[in-house]
Amino acid sequence: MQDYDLFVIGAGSGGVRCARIAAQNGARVGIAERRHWGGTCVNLGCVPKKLMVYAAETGRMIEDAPAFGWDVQRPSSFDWYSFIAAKDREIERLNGIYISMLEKAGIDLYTGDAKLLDANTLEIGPSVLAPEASVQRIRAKTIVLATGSTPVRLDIPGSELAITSDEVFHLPERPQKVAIIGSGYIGVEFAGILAGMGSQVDLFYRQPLPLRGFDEEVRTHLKELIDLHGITQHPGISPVRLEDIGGGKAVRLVTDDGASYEVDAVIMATGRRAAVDSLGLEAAGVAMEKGHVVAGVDGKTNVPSIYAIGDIRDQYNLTPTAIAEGHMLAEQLFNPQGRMWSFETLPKAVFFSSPVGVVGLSEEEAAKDHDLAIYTSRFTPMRQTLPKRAGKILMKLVVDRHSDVVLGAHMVGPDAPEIIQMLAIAVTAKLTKKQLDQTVALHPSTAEEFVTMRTPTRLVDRH
Ligand SMILES: Cc1cc2nc3c(=O)[nH]c(=O)nc-3n(C[C@H](O)[C@H](O)[C@H](O)COP(=O)(O)OP(=O)(O)OC[C@H]3O[C@@H](n4cnc5c(N)ncnc54)[C@H](O)[C@@H]3O)c2cc1C
Ligand SMILES: NC(=O)c1ccc[n+]([C@@H]2O[C@H](COP(=O)([O-])OP(=O)(O)OC[C@H]3O[C@@H](n4cnc5c(N)ncnc54)[C@H](O)[C@@H]3O)[C@@H](O)[C@H]2O)c1
Repeated sequence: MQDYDLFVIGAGSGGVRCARIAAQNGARVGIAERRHWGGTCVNLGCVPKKLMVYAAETGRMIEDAPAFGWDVQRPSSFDWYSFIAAKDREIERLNGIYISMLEKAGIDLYTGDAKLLDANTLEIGPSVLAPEASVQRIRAKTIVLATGSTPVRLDIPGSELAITSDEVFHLPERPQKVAIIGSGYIGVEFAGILAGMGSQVDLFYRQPLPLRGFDEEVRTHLKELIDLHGITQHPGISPVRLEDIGGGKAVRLVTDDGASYEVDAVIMATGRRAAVDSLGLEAAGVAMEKGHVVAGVDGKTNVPSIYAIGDIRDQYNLTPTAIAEGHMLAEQLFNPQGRMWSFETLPKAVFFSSPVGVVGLSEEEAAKDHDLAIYTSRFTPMRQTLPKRAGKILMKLVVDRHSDVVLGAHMVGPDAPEIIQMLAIAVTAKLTKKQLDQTVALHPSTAEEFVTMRTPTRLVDRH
């Protein structure tokens, strides 16, 4: 006899969805969480980050207000403490919603640190959220590993003086001067947030352009906009050590070009790794590769009773993909007629002050297999005209020249994530440029430019 049909370790984006769909389909389900219900996205990721983006954006709207006739009190100031308190209240509300949603679905909730003892047995012990919890042993026919990921710090002297995104959300005060290392999603987003709130931000990265892996033209355009947002960029520069110069309140960052910078905080935004420490993977015989659990998008590991979804697989590392994997797995196990997602045309956004939204292939990826027609448009959004705010929008379509199918859509500028989410439907449906052109524009909008780009900017032959 097993205690559960399905037991999920980790109540984040993937785990919660998997547990809920399994329970809805009649399975007896348990779930363990050691730190925060709702996981990274709700507590230390997407949600608090987006609230911070809104806070920074509000500051810019106040600056622009006089240009639209508003008499606002100036100079305005930003109260970090009251914002963080408001953000925390909202997160607490969401934690409650997650707990009640799971309970209403008839799922047993365990607060504590779970570890595998073998392929069907696990133990739940005390954790930060439940320090007094007594150890419980549980058996399950199927176990789902959904423990997510955790920030990685660079291996340099003094790296313990740096903070990561986990700590930024709870800093007692906003750093006046901050150095951010890494220009991936987190580095770029926090550069925008903190600069928008009034901090002096220095952004260090190894490559000539930020956002490695994105379309080159998008990266070039973004680099210009990062400058316009008052952030000092240090491309091609790596940190070599950090020194404490103020009893933990000030840090000196020394870089590989011999320069040094004195700041209130250094944020390492240098990637994340799967959260597998003390999970008992060896005891259960679960295979790992380069620090993450080896599993396909169907969640199957090398152990038939154990599945892995979300960041622990280190493939897509986004909330909607973790949710989709959790949902598909639950249906595959308990209702095989279920819903499928297409991961080929994954929309992505970087919530910088001028946000990036992309779906499908970059020009460089597409040119490996296709002859291309590239359509681009750069223009100043109407909202910026009266306040005379600099910074152009970039919109770009990557089209197969022979089939006319739109392979990729890219945008940098206000509302890019919202616009690209909708265009992702067209790219997923493999619509052609002609079909985009048949769509009547909605005027005046920014998005209309995606259906009014008539002439290719350039033709690119496959490499
Ligand atoms: C700063 C930041 C911003 C982000 N912004 C976005 C965004 O805008 N959009 C987006 O799509 N994605 C974003 N992400 C990524 C997104 O948060 C993750 O991809 C997503 O949360 C992964 O879901 P998951 O279910 O795999 O893991 P998680 O959400 O990390 O959940 C795993 C849970 O497992 C728990 N756990 C771990 N080990 C154990 C154990 N042994 N026992 C019990 N519980 C355990 C953890 O406490 C955690 O709650 C962001 C991430 C960060 C860090
Ligand atoms: N908007 C979103 O959807 C969103 C937001 C935040 C995070 N996320 C997810 O979380 C993941 C983690 O975010 P992240 O920004 O930490 O990772 P990332 O992989 O996007 O960026 C890591 C950065 O660290 C740099 N780096 C790595 N090793 C280094 C070294 N030794 N020296 C100097 N620089 C080094 C990389 O060059 C890169 O700039 C992302 O990949 C993404 O999937 C998504």
